[in-house]
Amino acid sequence: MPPFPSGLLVLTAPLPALPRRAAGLVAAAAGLVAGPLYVHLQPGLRLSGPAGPGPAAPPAGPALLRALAALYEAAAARRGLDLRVLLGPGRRLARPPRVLLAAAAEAPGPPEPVQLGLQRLAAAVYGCPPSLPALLLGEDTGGGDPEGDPEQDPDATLPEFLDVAVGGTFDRLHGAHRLLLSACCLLARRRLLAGVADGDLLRHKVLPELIEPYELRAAKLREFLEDVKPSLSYDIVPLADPFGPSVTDPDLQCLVVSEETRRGGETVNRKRLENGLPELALHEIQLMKDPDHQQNEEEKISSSSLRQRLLGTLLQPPRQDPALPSRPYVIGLTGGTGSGKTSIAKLLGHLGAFVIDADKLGHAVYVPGGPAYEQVVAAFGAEILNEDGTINRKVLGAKVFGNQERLKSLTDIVWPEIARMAREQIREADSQGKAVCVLDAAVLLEAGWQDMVHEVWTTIIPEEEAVRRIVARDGLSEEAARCRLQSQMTNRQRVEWAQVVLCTLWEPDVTRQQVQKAWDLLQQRLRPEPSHDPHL
Ligand SMILES: CC(=O)SCCNC(=O)CCNC(=O)[C@H](O)C(C)(C)COP(=O)(O)OP(=O)(O)OC[C@H]1O[C@@H](n2cnc3c(N)ncnc32)[C@H](O)[C@@H]1OP(=O)(O)O
Repeated sequence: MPPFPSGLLVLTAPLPALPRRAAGLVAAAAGLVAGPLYVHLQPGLRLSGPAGPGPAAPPAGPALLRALAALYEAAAARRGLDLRVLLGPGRRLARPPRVLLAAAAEAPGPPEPVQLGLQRLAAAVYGCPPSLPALLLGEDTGGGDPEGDPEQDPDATLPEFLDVAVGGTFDRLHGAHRLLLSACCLLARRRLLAGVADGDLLRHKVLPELIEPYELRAAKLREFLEDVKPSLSYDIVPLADPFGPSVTDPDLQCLVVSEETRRGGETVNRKRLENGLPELALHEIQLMKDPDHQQNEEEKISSSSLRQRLLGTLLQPPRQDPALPSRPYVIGLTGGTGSGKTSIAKLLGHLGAFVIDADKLGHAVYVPGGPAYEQVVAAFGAEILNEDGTINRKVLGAKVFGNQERLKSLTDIVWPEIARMAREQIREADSQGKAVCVLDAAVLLEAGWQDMVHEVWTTIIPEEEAVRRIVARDGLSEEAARCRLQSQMTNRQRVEWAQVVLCTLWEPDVTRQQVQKAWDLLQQRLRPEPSHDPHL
């Protein structure tokens, strides 16, 4: 873990050299700062020089945009380091820096005057306490042209507008968002209107259940923007349709788009004309490539890929319940019907887990002579019986799925019995020396069995895909399949409880990789902490 929670890096070299140096600088800073890492750009400033007004902030031109793109891309390659390049003027930052950094290559000579200069600047511009530690970074400078792109016009500047608009989902604010928002800050002189997709607009996104709640996305967006350019006023509004106030706000002058959203921008302009409003200037920003993109992920940096990478990882700390025996470690695997839970349970079994199938235990409790047989027949009548006296599960299923009251009478009878059998099986896993036991139970959360397990893992799948699978697999009608789904919790409700989320929407190999990742991370969690006793 890097030693400092937050830091301020001051860079003073000419901007055209920054793209070549960004990766080395960000890598060196990321070793010291967990994030946020603020960057103050002031080309031409001599940190070791006398105090007093230094050179002005860099002009809002192509050289600055290229430098920003390189810095944010470098941060994306550092697993999403929270980088915030400050576009001034300064003020107290949301997460005050705990360390000050400068590039050793930009400050030759003895370090002390540079360190003093750093402390002076941080105190004067950002109100930092004067005694913050100040360090000089060594950097791997890489190859390339130190003067940058010769085609670049050093005097070009971006246009300026009073009020600018931008829209997006802004989930897990990544490098491409930061670049887009920085461009907005450079273009706007008075106000930025940021529309944040919400509600129905999220329904067709990849893994919508893992999208951060609107309030969190809006709060992170505001914090980033107010840090980066505190002089602007920010309107952050939820978008219930793709256009929001961009088609009705008379003060707007410019809409910032990417290649992907340019056509949406053109539609905004058509709607504005229909509404008797002037068209907006469309300012297009290049999409940023994702240095880490993998099979089944988009090439550009995208929130969807970031969400896919969360699959299999620990999303919230496991429950600590002293009443639960520590061995075996029990994973409650749940997931809606048709979500691929069974295939994941099998993969976990191959990896060494002891798997308990609660559906099978459920069937065992009402075989004739089983602990729930008499009660179930008494509750649902002889019409659920086959000729040989066994319970016809299809008939019983048709009675209970889609009817909450009847389903509850059934589960009130069978869940306590299934739970008892599951506990027996967990003890059996322990006696076999199994370290991990997977309790595969479709309605684990509905049954309140969280207290039987150390972690909840859930499989999720979009409803339409679940319906397709159930119809193909079980020969049910689409309506009956939907009835089953409606008897269960939603994906989002399951995700709220889950330590780990898995999704079987893609190729089987992708599922296998997710499960392997989840298993490997679990093994790390289960490994005993190294002892700090120096004698051991
Ligand atoms: C806490 C638990 O998860 S215990 C395991 C789940 N079992 C129960 O809740 C017991 C009540 N259910 C039953 O007895 C049976 O499911 C019946 C009789 C209603 C239907 O039996 P069958 O037609 O053989 O269907 P089966 O048991 O395979 O279940 C069909 C699907 O409905 C799901 N399901 C089972 N019980 C329930 C329930 N109480 N609520 C919602 N969905 C359920 C199953 O998980 C299965 O989904 P899958 O696609 O993940 O395999």
